[in-house]
Amino acid sequence: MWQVLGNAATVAQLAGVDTLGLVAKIRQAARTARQNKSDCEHLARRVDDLDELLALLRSGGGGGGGGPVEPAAARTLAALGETLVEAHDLVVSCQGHGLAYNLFTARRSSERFKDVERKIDSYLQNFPVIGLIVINRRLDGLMMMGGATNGDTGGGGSGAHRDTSPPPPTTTSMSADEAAGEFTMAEIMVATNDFAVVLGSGDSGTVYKGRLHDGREVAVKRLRRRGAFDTELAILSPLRHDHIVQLVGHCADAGERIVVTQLMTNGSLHDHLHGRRRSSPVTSSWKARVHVLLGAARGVEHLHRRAMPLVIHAGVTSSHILLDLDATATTAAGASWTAATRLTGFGASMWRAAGVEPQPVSTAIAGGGGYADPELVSTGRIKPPSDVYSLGVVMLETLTGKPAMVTVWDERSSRTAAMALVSYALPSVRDGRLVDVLDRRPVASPAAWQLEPLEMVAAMVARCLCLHGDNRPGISEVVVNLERALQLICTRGNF
Ligand SMILES: Nc1ncnc2c1ncn2[C@@H]1O[C@H](COP(=O)(O)OP(=O)(O)OP(=O)(O)O)[C@@H](O)[C@H]1O
Repeated sequence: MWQVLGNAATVAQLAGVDTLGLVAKIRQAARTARQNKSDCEHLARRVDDLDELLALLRSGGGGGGGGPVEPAAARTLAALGETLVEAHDLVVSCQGHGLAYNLFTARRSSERFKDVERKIDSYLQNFPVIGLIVINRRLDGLMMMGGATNGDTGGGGSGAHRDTSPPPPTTTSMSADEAAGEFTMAEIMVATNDFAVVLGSGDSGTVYKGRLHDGREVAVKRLRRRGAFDTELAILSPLRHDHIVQLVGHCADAGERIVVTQLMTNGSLHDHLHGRRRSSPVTSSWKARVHVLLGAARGVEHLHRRAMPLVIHAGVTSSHILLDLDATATTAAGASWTAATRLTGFGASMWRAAGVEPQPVSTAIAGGGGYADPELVSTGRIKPPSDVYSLGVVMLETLTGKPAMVTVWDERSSRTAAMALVSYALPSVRDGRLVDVLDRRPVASPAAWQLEPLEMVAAMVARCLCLHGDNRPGISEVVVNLERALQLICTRGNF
C-alpha cells in the first residue's frame, strides 16, 4: 500500500515549506497581532501541538529529513505545509488593521480560524498512525544497516527463566536487495508460468507457485478483493520475523491485486494433519508437531508483543501455518528433519495500539470454521486473546489429529452433523482424559512418560479455550508451555 517514494522526495520537499520555521513565525506573529488576538494565540498553541509530529516526520525520513517518506506520510506533509502557510497568512492578516477592517471581516476571520484549526486537529488525530509508519521505516533502516538477526531456528528452548519483557524486534537477515518490490503483470505471468501451479486457496484468493528472474521461489497470491490486498500488504510490509511469512513484493497492474511472499515448500499444517501429505514428520512425530506449534506461537507472540505496530492476526488457523520441512537429512540416529514454521493469512489482520479498547469488527472477521473466539462473536470486539483462542483450537487439532469442524453421527436425526472440535474434544481434555481423543498416528499406544508433555500442552489448550478472553493465558505463556513440552519430548527420546 505504501511503497517508498523516490529518493528525491524528502520531508522538506514534500511539505513544500520550511515547516519548523513557519511554526516559529506563527508564534511570533500571534504575539504581535492587533486584531483577533485571542484567536491568533489559540491558533499558535494548536500549531505548537504539531511540533512533535513535525519533528518525528523529519527524523523518520532519515538523515536529518533527507530520506524517503512513505506515501501516507508524504500526503500528510504536503497538506500540512499548505495548512501552515494558511495559518501564517491568517495570523499576519490580523496585524495593524483599523476598526473598519475589523467590522468588515470579523465574521469571515472567525470562520477561517475555525477551518484552519479543524485541519490541524485532523493531523493530530492521524498522528499515532503516521508516527507508527515513520517509526517502522526508521527501524527498517536500522535493521538494514545492522543486518540484525535474532530469529528462532527451532528446537527446544531453555524453558527456564524466560524474560517476559518485550525484547527488541526479531528479524530475519534481509539484505537491501531483498526489500519488497513492485512487479508488473507481465513479470508475474512469467514468474508463475501463466498461473500454472496452484499452491492453495482461501477466503481472499488463490495462491500460485512462482520463480522470480533472480531465481527466488515465491508464492503469488491473486486476491479477489481490493480490501484484503491493502490490508495484507500494509500489515506484512513492516513485519520481519522467522515465524511470519516474508513479503517479497506486490503487483497492482492491469486491474490485478497480487501479493508475493516467500515460498513455503511444504504447504500448511492443515495439509499435514488432515490432507494430502499423510507421510510427513508432522504426521508421524509429536516432536515435529509441538515444534510447529511453538513456531506458530512465537509468530503470534511477535505480533502481540513486539511488532511495530502491534498486530492482531484475526485468522489463526492450521491453513495459515505454513511449513518448510527438510526430511531428507539423515543423522547417525537415523532419518531426521528440520522444520521452519511461518504464519500467513493476514487478510483480516489489524493494527492495535497498546492500551486501547478492543476494536469493533464485522462479524465476517470474527472468523468461522471452528476457530472463532466465542467472546468475539458475541461482542463483535476483537482483542489479542481472540488469537490465543484460535491458536488453542489449532493446538487441539494438532493433539487430536482432527479438523476444527468434525463430522459426528447425530442419533436424533439419524444423520451425520458438523460439530466444532472444541465441543467434541474439550470435555475429555478438561476431564484429564486426553488419551480418549489423542491422535494415535505418532505413537500407537503412548506410555505415561510420553503422555506427560502432551498433557502439559492439553492443559494449556483448556486455558486458551476459556470462554472469557481475560481468563486465557497471554501468548508468551503459551510459548513457554510449548518450549517446556518440546524440551521434555527431546530429553525423552524424540518421539
Ligand atoms: N507463502 C506460501 N507458500 C506456500 N503455500 C502458500 C503460501 N501462502 C499461501 N499458501 C497456500 O495457499 C493457501 C491459502 O493461502 P492464504 O492462507 O494466504 O489465503 P487466505 O486463506 O485467502 O488468506 P486470508 O485469510 O489472508 O484471506 C494456504 O493454506 C497454503 O496452502
